[in-house]
Amino acid sequence: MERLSEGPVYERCLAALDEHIRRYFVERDIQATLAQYHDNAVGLGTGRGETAMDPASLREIVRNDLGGYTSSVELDIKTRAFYQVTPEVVISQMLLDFSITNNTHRMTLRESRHNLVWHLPAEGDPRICHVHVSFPTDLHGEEEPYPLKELEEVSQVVDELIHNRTQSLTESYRRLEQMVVRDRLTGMYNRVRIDEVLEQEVVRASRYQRHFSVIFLDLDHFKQINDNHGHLVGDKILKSLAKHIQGNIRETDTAARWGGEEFLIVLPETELSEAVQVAEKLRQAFEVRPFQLDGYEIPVTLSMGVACCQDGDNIEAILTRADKALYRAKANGRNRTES
Ligand SMILES: Nc1nc2c(ncn2[C@@H]2O[C@H](COP(=O)(O)OP(=O)(O)OP(=O)(O)O)[C@@H](O)[C@H]2O)c(=O)[nH]1
Repeated sequence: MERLSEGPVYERCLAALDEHIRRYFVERDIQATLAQYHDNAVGLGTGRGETAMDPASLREIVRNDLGGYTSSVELDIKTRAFYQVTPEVVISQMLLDFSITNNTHRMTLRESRHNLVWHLPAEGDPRICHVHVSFPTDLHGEEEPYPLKELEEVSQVVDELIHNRTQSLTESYRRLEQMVVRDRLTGMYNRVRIDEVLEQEVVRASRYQRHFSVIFLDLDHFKQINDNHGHLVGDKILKSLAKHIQGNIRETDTAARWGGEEFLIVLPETELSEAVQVAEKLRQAFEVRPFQLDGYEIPVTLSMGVACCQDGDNIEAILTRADKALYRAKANGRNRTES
């Protein structure tokens, strides 16, 4: 048996083997692959103990193999050799690694041996008359020419890991967001978030000539409440006020703790008169609902300053007007709304 490394027979067999690789591993074309087989081709696959002692069985194995995994198989051919047995018979030997993939994962099987016995007719292309394939597939179950089940299981594990990781990242992001944009005591937005909302509204107002309003809202005589009942009671009142505000504004409105006992509400698409109504509703509802503490009531009232954006307003201008209105509400006796 002579090893071939050049010459017309070598070239002919090399071309035939390349064609076989293309049809079988790349295109996974059953008919085109079978067309390369000699009518009497038989074979065996040692990896799975498969034998095809008659041509029909070999063709059946090829059909199952190509039909079972229809995507291209990626090959890394390590060695390739041709041996001439007789003038009409050549054996090709290949040692290769091949990889299969599904949507999420890739698996490589190493050291698969493919030996083919080729018949070289006087005319026409070489035909395969004997196949000896050693797939490393006996590890992967009797019925599987490729380790699809194992790949599927690995993919599921990876999917689960990704899912869990995404969930924990989402949770971390949520906690981080809480820390950055929320006030710790009341859970309301803080200045960071309300500043963003104000910026958006100012841009929208100037671009689309839309109006929005703001309400500054401040607890009256809160220092006294703290002094008389303690800081913890003060905290509870702030929390209850936060709840009161959140429960009485629209979903499209944004409320935030501006600082201390002062809150800011931004009301998109709202004219001054409408914003004053909202402020009054909040103020009156709070006034008639004194804070309950251990069986007795602490009357708590609110002062409000309302302003509506005007042409050319920037954030500072509108907040200054609302703040001045709030100052007037305090100066005019508290528990009232000014605009
Ligand atoms: N309990 C509690 N008190 C706070 C908090 N933040 C600010 N305060 C208190 O709120 C009080 C605000 O006092 P002032 O600015 O004098 O206002 P005020 O007593 O409400 O008086 P007017 O606004 O003029 O009606 C201070 O005593 C602060 O210590 C807080 O998170 N918790």
